[in-house]
Amino acid sequence: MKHIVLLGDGMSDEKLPQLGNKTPLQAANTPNMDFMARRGKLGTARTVPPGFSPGSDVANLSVFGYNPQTCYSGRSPLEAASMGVELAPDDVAFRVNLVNLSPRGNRMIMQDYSAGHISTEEGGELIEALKAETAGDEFQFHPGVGYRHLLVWRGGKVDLITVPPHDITGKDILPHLPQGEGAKRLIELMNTSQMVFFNHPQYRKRVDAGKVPANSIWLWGQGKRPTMVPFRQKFGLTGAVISAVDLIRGIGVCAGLEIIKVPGATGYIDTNYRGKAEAALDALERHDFVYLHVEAPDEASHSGNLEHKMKAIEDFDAQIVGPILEGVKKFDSYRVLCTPDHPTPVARMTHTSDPVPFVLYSGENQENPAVAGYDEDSAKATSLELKEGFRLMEMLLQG
Ligand SMILES: O=C(O)[C@@H](CO)OP(=O)(O)O
Repeated sequence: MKHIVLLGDGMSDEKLPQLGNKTPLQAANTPNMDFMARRGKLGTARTVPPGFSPGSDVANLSVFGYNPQTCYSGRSPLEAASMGVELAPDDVAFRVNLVNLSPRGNRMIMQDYSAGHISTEEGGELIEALKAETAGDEFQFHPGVGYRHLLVWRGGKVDLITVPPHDITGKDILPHLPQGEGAKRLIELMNTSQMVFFNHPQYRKRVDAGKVPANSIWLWGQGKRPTMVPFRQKFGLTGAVISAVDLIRGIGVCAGLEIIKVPGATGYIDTNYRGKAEAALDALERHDFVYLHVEAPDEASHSGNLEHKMKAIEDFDAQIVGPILEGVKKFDSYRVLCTPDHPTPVARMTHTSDPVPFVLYSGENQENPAVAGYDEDSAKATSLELKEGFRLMEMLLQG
């Protein structure tokens, strides 16, 4: 039996007047996910337990079959695991976003949480410049993917209140700066980054090219190293993870799964969808479980770009779901689970904790014509509701 999760990050949404009061999933052309919905098991799952903020870290841990209430220790330690950065027991990892802040009157606004979706190469340049300016044992910066990077605070403070920058787009940053013991040190680092970045040649180059420059770092997602039972010990299967982003790869590393890096996988709307699907089918030749994650719908939603979100959903359906449904037919038996991790309503430009629509398809032929397709309403209309989202994995593995 082969099992595969097809995860469209942030894919579910809310009804929009500009879509005739339909959700993007309802309005998008998704023949493959609709095919699954009319034949397979359709339902909803609460991937974000009560009391947790709806981050992709918590939500994807649930879909991987891990209860966040027992294993979650912060987002950035998971990303550090993907980057091969060892954390000592008292080290604290922070996510470092390269962002664009803009002055408005006497306030400073979070203009762009991704600094114009800065490239990995350009992002790395700035992190290297910041490392040179802050060299020392206490704070260590590590380059990551795109705007997503890492700070390790050796022996640092973890009980701080920090805010994801994609939650405050267009807002005054002052009320959302880090708070708590150690916050002053973090704000000093952010101020240092502003000086380093403004004087870096890349700043002028990006401005002259009409691109959004990175003019600050933003620190959040802190935590200490996690302890996770290996997937094989927990579920008895080996497996592989395919994703462009360190968060998902890091969950895979902590779960003892093979990490497959696909050339051209960008974590954005221009990713190499086909390459990821082909890599997943290849991985299923040597593993019984594959987790294929696509970031694009979430990024489009955070940017408030409905056109990009619709395209990301349709590309996910045509270039991931379709080829996978075709490719798994070569195996004697299979189960395909298609789901978001959390909703990212494009009108809100950030995540919600609402349950997500999932569909589990195992090659059934019987069609249920009453099901309109794969969407939030159709999923809610079934009696299948998983209040503990981490139970989805049991359903995938046991049918
Ligand atoms: O990587 C990130 O910073 C966030 C926002 O884009 O992604 P996700 O919402 O999937 O955690």
